[in-house]
Amino acid sequence: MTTHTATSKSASRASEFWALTKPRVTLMAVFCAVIGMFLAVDGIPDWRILVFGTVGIWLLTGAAFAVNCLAEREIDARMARTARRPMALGSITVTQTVIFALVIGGAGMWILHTLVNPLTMWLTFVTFLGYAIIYTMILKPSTPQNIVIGGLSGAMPPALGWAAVANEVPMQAWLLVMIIFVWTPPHFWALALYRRDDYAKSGLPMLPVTHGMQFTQFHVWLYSIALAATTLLPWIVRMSGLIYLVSAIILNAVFLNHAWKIYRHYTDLIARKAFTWSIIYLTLLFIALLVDHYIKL
Ligand code: HEM
Ligand SMILES: CC(C)=CCC/C(C)=C/CC/C(C)=C/COP(=O)(O)OP(=O)(O)O
Repeated sequence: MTTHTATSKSASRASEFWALTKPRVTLMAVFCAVIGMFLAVDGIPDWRILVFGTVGIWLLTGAAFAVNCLAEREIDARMARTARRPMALGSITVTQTVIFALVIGGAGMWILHTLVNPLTMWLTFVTFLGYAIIYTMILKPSTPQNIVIGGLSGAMPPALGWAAVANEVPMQAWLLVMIIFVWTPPHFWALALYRRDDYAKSGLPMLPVTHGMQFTQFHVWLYSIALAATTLLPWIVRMSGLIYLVSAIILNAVFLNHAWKIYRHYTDLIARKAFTWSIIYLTLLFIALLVDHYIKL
């Protein structure tokens, strides 16, 4: 009985630390990094780089989110969506989070430096600082353009994966970064539109709160057009072929349809669906890049 209780206590502790790393967003970032790894070579990348690169980037991304949960614990406690995070609830202490972030972040840096390459470690570390310090602590509380500028760190994973395999970051990798960079504003503002009351309570200067719904809806539409154009670049520079092109056109048609509805026929349900679609869209677009890389039509 006692052993049972002890086991379930440590399992729930572990799940709290797991939650600190915002696991689903981390998974998506790591997924984009892994696609970057595959696109960096013609054949299959060295399995050691695949494994250690993935683990290292995963750990540093998790550490970045843990620092974010620490810095924002009071804000998180004010919003319905985030109020159940362990730091907002106070079920994990500040010291525990600092140690956790140091341990997993340090392990990630060590793995990337010794088992992958120093370039990947430094790029991932700069990305960590960009998200955990520049975005979370400086931009997010001070400007509604926070996510546009801060989105650059979220967009970095494909470049990190590419660097792990090729030990350089060529133009093709930066194209993938640009795609995520332009995708981020409609992704986030769709959510911020239907969660505007939460953001108003949080005190964060998010666009629907500072500039109103109509202005934000219009910007979702504008960025979605820019996104459709940006996603054509891999085909234009001959990095990707027909499979990618056709997939991108279909995915963009659906994205633009969501964005148009947000702009002209707004309801919270439409914004909610657009947000969900933004995640499916990015996943499928990156899968299309991967498939196209190996099957040339
Ligand atoms: C500054 C940039 C970004 C901001 C402000 C942002 C914001 C958010 C927020 C607030 C959520 C939570 C939605 C909810 O709880 O209902 C979310 C979910 C998500 N975001 Fe982003 N995001 C950004 C960039 C990214 C990037 C670059 C990726 C992928 C690489 C990404 C992938 C995801 C995924 C997969 C989810 C769903 C997570 C879940 O279901 O819990 N986001 N995003
Ligand atoms: C080291 C490394 C690769 C870091 C990259 C981190 C990364 C993928 C950042 C993406 C940005 C993101 C998900 C912000 C979430 O917004 P938020 O934190 O404002 O969301 P919240 O309102 O849920 O707290």
